[in-house]
Amino acid sequence: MWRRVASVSHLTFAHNSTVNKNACTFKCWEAFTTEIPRKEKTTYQTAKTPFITFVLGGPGSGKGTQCMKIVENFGFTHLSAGDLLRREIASNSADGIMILNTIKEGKIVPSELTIKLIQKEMESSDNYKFLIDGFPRSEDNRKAFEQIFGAEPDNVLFFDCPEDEMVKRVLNRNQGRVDDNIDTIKKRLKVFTALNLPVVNYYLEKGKLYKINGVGTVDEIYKQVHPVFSTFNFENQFCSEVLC
Ligand SMILES: Nc1ncnc2c1ncn2[C@@H]1O[C@H](COP(=O)(O)OP(=O)(O)OP(=O)(O)O)[C@@H](O)[C@H]1O
Ligand SMILES: O=c1ccn([C@@H]2O[C@H](COP(=O)(O)O)[C@@H](O)[C@H]2O)c(=O)[nH]1
Ligand SMILES: [Mg+2]
Repeated sequence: MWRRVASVSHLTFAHNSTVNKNACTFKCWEAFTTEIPRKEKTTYQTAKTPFITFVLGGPGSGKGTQCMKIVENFGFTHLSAGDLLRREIASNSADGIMILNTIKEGKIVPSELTIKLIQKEMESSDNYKFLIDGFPRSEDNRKAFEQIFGAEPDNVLFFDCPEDEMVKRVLNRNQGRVDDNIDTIKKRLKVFTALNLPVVNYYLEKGKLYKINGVGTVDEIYKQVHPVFSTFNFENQFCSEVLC
């Protein structure tokens, strides 16, 4: 049982943020066909503010696996920062080689680049609930996200898993990832401890962190995850702004 029941924050992007107007593409259309004085029929567009969950944890801690279950149960859109970067490599984009070398070294891609990819996905989505998996990786990532989006995540999941278990899982993953080898894993673990754990602690201090024991079967772990979302009333995620 969780001791703290999280409340739904009315997260709104900063007004001077480049994403602000587009953020309101997270919308649902409601047609009110009942009679309204002086207007035969009025259509209101009400916007839903994005609900953002950061999903953190070391390499192989099970972030992607648990995200799939959250998607199935709560209708989130899953944005894995690592997948978005790998897609950039595969598309032979101008940044592809730099991203590939960074991933091979287990280092962190410049914040602006990763955020641009995340932002593009969010803006082109009809959904308003997002799991951002494997980001922010560092305090620099976190601060850049908050500055660009003008917003903080609604909540943060942290999958806490011992290193030996993470190494075992990554080495058994067999998805052909260039960073799933023992040399890169050691580097990723060092980067995780040095740069990602401070982000975890930041959200712990802010009271936004849900620490999940990442050891056990997928279903046992998901039993801890489910209540985090079932306490939220997503239907309350409306903007007060009426757009038209
Ligand atoms: N609870 C579990 N028990 C055993 N194996 C698991 C468990 N959860 C996930 N796995 C397996 O471990 C591997 C890593 O899981 P997953 O890809 O979800 O981790 P991740 O945190 O997203 O890792 P990365 O940060 O490297 O992307 C996968 O092969 C997955 O099937
Ligand atoms: O925000 C991010 C996310 C990922 N990276 C790089 O990608 C790899 C793989 O990420 P996974 O989350 O394990 O799929 C990671 O080791 C980093 O090199 C990043 O730079 N920034
Ligand atoms: Mg993953």
